[in-house]
Amino acid sequence: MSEILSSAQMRGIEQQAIASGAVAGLELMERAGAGVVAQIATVFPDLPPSTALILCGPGNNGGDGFVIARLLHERGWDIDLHLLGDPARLPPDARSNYQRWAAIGPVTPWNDAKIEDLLDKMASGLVVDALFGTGLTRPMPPETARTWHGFATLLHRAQNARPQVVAVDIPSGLCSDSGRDFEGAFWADLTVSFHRAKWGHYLAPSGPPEGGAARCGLVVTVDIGLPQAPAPGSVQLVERPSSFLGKTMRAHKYGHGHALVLAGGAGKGGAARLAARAALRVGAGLVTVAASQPAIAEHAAQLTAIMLRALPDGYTLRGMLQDERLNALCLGPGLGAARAQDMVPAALWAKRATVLDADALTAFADDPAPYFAQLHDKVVLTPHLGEFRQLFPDLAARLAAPVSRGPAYSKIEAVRAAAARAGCVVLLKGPDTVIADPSGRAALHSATGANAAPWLATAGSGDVLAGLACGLMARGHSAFDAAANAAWLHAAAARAFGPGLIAEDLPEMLPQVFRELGL
Ligand SMILES: NC(=O)C1=CN([C@@H]2O[C@H](COP(=O)(O)OP(=O)(O)OC[C@H]3O[C@@H](n4cnc5c(N)ncnc54)[C@H](OP(=O)(O)O)[C@@H]3O)[C@@H](O)[C@H]2O)[C@@H](O)CC1
Ligand SMILES: Nc1ncnc2c1ncn2[C@@H]1O[C@H](COP(=O)(O)OP(=O)(O)O)[C@@H](O)[C@H]1O
Ligand SMILES: [K+]
Repeated sequence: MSEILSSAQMRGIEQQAIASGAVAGLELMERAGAGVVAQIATVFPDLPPSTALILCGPGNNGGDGFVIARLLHERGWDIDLHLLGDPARLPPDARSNYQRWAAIGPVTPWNDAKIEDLLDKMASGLVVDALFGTGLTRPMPPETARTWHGFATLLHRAQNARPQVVAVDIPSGLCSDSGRDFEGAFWADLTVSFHRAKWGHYLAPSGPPEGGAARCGLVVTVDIGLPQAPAPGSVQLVERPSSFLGKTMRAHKYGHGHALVLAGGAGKGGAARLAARAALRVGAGLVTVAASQPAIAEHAAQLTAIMLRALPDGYTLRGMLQDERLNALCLGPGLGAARAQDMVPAALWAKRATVLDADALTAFADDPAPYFAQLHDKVVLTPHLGEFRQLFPDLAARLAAPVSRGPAYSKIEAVRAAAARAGCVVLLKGPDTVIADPSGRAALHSATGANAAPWLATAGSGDVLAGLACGLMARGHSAFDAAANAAWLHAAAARAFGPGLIAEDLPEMLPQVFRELGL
């Protein structure tokens, strides 16, 4: 896992390093610009020097642009540099680099019509977007957004005859905390960020307009010599499973836990069976499906390694949970609202590791306060956005509100607030899956860019995710780790299968995913 930062955290780290005398702002800017130029050479090794259109803004992002212009010029590029704003009002480090560049080549004052014309004619080379970075807190000037929109449309049409677009720190117009588009944000083939990636690089607010991850292209982070100590309250990007997933020679099946997946009525058992299969494949030692009596025959015809019990009501569940070996529970997939209302309090009473999904979330949406009061630190809630909206309508409304000023409210803040209110781990699903616990610990799993897993948008894939988290908790993972690892395994399984994926395929891809992890 690596850490990702908010703009305020990044500013704090920079300011502290500069104030302590460890490094000068000008030095940071030089390393930032050099980092971008080095990444251009690495990511586009076959791109010969030609014309680089460099768009500089009025703040330090523009300052990076002047450094990039100078360094690309040294490498033989023709630079066509345009500055939005008054050079006299540039912040000091940016002004120094403006002056260094102005001694080498011209600075053209910003003119949207002219830039639009230039962009229209560019069939190769580079466009460097150094207009706005982490300091942007309001929409770009509307003409600039319009100019870019015209160019972006053109580029999409001319895939093979167009320049490469490189964003400095973040595509201009994006909120680096939320990934929201302030309006008319740029997009890039390559985004080079500094020190750490920002939340907005990986969050994927759904459109229109699409934000963050959809606009950044390849995100690369370069070291600019800032202290490496983790920032307080930073968010972890889930890049690999964080806990041991193998099985050791000495452990027997009970050493890997016994997961209990509750199912609902007759004809509604598929979702619970998907969850149970996922729990078994992820390595739980034993998995039992507990169904209502009328559904037993149906399950019996479908289940083999998974055991089956009849479970009429919550009272019986309390009795069943006297068996301490049943150490992780999954309630929700296909459970039905009435059965959820009966079973969930009984499950929570037992204080076991518990995943609550689907009906075990929505059945309590009318009056969530007493439900939240029963939740505890071994519980994971796994809502999609619609279920989240039902349980946390105010937080969902803040997320959906139109954005005019930044930093905009982000999915990370919403899930942190939800976890604090619910008193348990909350995993909010999506191409950007955010996990948080009540202490504010948070992680983001991004199924975007090279990690995209769009075939997960298929009925039942959420049931598999719930089963994975339950199976991992049966194996001893904490609620937070189980949620984060489940999100990673879920997307890895989807990518391993590829197009045509349906939910049943996901558990069956785990052996391949585990082999690739070296288990
Ligand atoms: N600090 C460091 O050590 C390092 C920083 N680095 C770099 O600095 C970047 C952050 O720089 P930043 O904080 O100066 O803000 P930036 O993203 O350039 O934009 C803010 C500017 O835009 C202006 N503005 C906003 N909206 C506007 C509008 N609609 N129309 C017109 N103007 C508008 C806004 O004006 P104001 O709000 O003040 O009126 C302000 O001037 C960061 O992303 C990284 O690239 C690296 O060099 C590494 C070392
Ligand atoms: N476009 C997508 N990219 C990545 N993951 C996705 C995408 N669409 C859905 N998912 C994932 O698929 C799962 C769908 O869960 P859910 O909406 O509960 O579906 P269901 O109720 O049918 O099981 C979630 O884990 C979600 O993160
Ligand atoms: K930028």
